[in-house]
Amino acid sequence: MTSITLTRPDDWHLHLRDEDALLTTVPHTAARFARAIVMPNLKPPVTSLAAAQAYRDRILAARPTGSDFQPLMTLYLTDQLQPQEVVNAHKAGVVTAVKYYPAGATTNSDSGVTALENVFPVLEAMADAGIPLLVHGEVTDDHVDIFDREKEFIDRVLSRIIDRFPSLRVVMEHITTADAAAFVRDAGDNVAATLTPQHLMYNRNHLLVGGVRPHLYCLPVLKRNIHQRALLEAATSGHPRFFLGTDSAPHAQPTKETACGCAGCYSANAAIELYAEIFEDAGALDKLEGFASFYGADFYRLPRNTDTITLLKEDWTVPAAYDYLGTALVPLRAGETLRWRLALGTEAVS
Ligand SMILES: NC(=O)N[C@@H](CC(=O)O)C(=O)O
Ligand SMILES: [Zn+2]
Ligand SMILES: [Zn+2]
Repeated sequence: MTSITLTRPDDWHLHLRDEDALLTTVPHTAARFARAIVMPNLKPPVTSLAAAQAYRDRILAARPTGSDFQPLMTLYLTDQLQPQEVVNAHKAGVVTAVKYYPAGATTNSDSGVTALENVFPVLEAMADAGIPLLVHGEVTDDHVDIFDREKEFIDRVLSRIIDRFPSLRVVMEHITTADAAAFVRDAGDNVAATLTPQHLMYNRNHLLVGGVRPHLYCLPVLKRNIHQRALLEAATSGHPRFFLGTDSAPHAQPTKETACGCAGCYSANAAIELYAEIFEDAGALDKLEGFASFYGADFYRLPRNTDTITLLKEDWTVPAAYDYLGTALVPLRAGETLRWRLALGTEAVS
């Protein structure tokens, strides 16, 4: 096979950051994806309709000329967020979903939820209004080992949410364990998961054997190879509740390559190309379009895209770094060769 043409994909979990960072991040995503669910973990977080609207406008202004990329905005769930704010933001057509970060779980999550009961009224309003809840699924208790935090979250938090609000649609973001994949598969039609390229390509040996690789450090942290295999199995199974969410999360090089490095991998510059390689290696290229272009839209009850992108089987080298906020941004697979290249508009005529 020398090329693949896919219905244009969407990214259901993305960090674009803000202000000048958008000049780097938005063109990368807009070249590949029609839509993206934009995470609200800015400083300060996006917690109101007005803030979401203003952030959306800044993203739109950073699109390359002629791009019709659509950012789908989210609100950041805090103990204080009012149900009415969420319902209004959704009714106004500005906000698509609400993001739950347990306080302290990950980058910019200090304002997150401190106890599940605090957000029951919001979750109830969301269930009634049909607004999806997106979760960073890790507990934060000091005594829980970092490798067990996702499983504990499922047992202690996610199960409770789903039992109490059976009609609420929930996306477990960036799943990293066989436990999460099994939980989502066995759950009802209201529970789905996104999978990142890094959790499909790597396990914790890649992160730690032969020296620590700060650019592979993200949260939830990479797990053992048996989990990586289970995630690959889920992504390539054709199951409609597993779909694409890159979790592309830029951090400037000096904040990654330091004594206490930030969590997050940047993949927006080559996201669909990475997934194509992953699916091809798994012998499942025929499952890529459902995962990348159909199942997310279906779960969110949005129309599927109608235009296409083309990938050419042609080696190219991922840049060592991109310009970012006056410093550098090191992407996933920096300096390495990828097998699929995104065709430019003029090359894509089939
Ligand atoms: N995944 C990460 O390691 N980091 C994300 C936050 C998140 O998605 O948890 C970020 O915003 O940098
Ligand atoms: Zn997260
Ligand atoms: Zn994320």
